[in-house]
Amino acid sequence: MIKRTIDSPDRVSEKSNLGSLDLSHLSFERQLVWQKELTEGTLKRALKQDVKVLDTLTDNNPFNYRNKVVFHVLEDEFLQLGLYTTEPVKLVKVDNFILANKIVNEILTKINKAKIKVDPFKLKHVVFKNNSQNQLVVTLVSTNKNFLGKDELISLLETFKQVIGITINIKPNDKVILGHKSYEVSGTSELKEDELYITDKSFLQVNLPVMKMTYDVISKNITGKKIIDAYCGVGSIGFYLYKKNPNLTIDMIDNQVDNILLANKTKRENDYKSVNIIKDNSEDAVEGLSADTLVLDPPRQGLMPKLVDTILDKKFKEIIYLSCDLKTLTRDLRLLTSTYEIKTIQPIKMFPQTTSLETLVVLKLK
Ligand SMILES: C[S@@+](CC[C@H](N)C(=O)[O-])C[C@H]1O[C@@H](n2cnc3c(N)ncnc32)[C@H](O)[C@@H]1O
Repeated sequence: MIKRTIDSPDRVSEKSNLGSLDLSHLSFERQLVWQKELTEGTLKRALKQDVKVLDTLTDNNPFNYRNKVVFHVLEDEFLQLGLYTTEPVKLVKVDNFILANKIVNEILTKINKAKIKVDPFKLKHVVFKNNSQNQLVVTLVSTNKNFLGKDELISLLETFKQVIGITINIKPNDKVILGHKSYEVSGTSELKEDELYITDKSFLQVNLPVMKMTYDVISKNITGKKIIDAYCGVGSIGFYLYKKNPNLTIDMIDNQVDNILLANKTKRENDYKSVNIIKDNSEDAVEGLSADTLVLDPPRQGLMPKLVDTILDKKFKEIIYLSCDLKTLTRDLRLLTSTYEIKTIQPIKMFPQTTSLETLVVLKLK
């Protein structure tokens, strides 16, 4: 058993037992250094070459940055929302979550006090999503469209002017948080972030200021005119690049129909003529496209072997790879560096107080 005897000068508190705050005992300055050193050490070892890693990109805002929070319903007669601890894994009530938006915390406190009778085997989660203007869409995730406490909870949420919409999402099984089916029960199910449309099911980075800083770095590193934005989601990277430079031609690819519909809506409304939106797997679509710059933002699993082969074959002028998983990024870089050389490695503090890592790598054709 390991016992703590002397505290590190970088320790700022006891370690939180909430799984979502697993680095909050470390000072924020040290969290930035930790991320840089971990990225550098991991890539150096795996790639067997000296890699230069930039200082971690940050907006210096360590709290209340999340624009999406999923709270879970405790097994209780009255509605109580909380989060999971680690060791032991346990669901505990939370009235103020230090990473959530301030309005979300106000609503959370009110819900937990309201004594709304609920069936915790039907209503499982309450998801809050907000945009930069502090408008919120709240999603009630339930095994059934109807559940005890539904009307009372909706009425409570409607008292907050910031809540512009409420949806009910049907949870099909315990393996996923959200299912495919959502119903609008109040206001709108669509939230707008700048020109982008998002719904309860779409992906958007959870830290909007740092997301925009990251996209500025991507934009500055692009030298080509013809771009592929693979794994585009609702188009957050592609549209951002296009707005910065309307001379670009961009092919965006995502395999989720909902994302494609929302991306098309943004394209139509803004008349983004030179943006082409493709619903397909990136590993299939990239084969048939040509571009100077390939932007990649895959899910945790990283790139499929077929896409790696295509990238090696196609010899793009440059690749910009945004990753949320250092392990799969490392695996993919080991393969890509046979043909491409690493220009910059930029760690990004997208998730302060946590050990989750976001990394941006710029590669050039050798
Ligand atoms: C990490 S998200 C990035 C989304 C977007 N770039 C953003 O930042 O908002 C990954 C996206 O890849 C999509 N996706 C997952 N597997 C895919 C595949 N094989 N081909 C194309 N898109 C895929 C998901 O639907 C999701 O929108």
